[in-house]
Amino acid sequence: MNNVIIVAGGKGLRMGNDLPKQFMVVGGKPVLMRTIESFHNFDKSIRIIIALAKDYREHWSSLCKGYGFTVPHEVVDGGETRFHSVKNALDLVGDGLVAVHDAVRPFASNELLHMCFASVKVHQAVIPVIDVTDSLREITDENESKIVDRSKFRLVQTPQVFETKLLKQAYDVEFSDIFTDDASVVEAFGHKIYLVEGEKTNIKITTPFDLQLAKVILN
Ligand SMILES: Nc1ccn([C@@H]2O[C@H](COP(=O)(O)OP(=O)(O)OP(=O)(O)O)[C@@H](O)[C@H]2O)c(=O)n1
Ligand SMILES: C[C@](O)(CO)[C@H](O)COP(=O)(O)O
Repeated sequence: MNNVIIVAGGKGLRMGNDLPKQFMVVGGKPVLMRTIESFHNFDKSIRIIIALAKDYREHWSSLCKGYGFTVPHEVVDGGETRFHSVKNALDLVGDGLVAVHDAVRPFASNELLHMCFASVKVHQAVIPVIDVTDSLREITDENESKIVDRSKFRLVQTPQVFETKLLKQAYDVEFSDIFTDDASVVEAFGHKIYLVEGEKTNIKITTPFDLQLAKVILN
């Protein structure tokens, strides 16, 4: 069975808006609804689990009523960090495959989801990445930096897709600051991460500029 954990428990501090960005409306619909729909359109039987901060459960229910949103999903409490939100949701995930996806990445295409879920059957742990197209420098000291070989780096996206058993084992660990995504947790557990080609349009809506970009992507 396919499962997806959509992490929507953040506060959106970098967006600087009172309402967290996952509830903001882009092209006539809240971002989180777009994200849920992308997985439902990919697989009508996928189990969708949303990690939401307790304070926003009621807000989400009223949004669903207001927009007549009926895609089936379950809600768990968000945690202190993204790692903790995933950990809470994992309790509900059944056997098979599980994707973890940022609520604020509403534009992952059907093709990308197909590729990630197909590759994971072979590689157990799959993430989408894109090339770095600017020059890249490493900050070495205050006012000091040096050029690095950009061909050795990739920008990491979600969905990050795993065999459920592997992800659950990997997440049975204390939180560490190096855990910025699910691949970092699985890698620390000792499993290799397989990379597939991501999409430039699969942006993470993080700042007000990204909201403008989202509107351009929709047009
Ligand atoms: N405690 C947290 C923190 C983040 N997230 C989710 O993880 C995803 C990626 O995080 P990010 O873009 O950093 O979102 P925020 O934490 O909300 O943003 P900021 O860091 O600007 O506050 C988002 O969908 C966010 O809702 C989560 O589920 N639980
Ligand atoms: C998971 C992620 O989107 C992969 O690029 C990213 O690590 C999330 O980082 P954030 O600081 O929590 O937005």
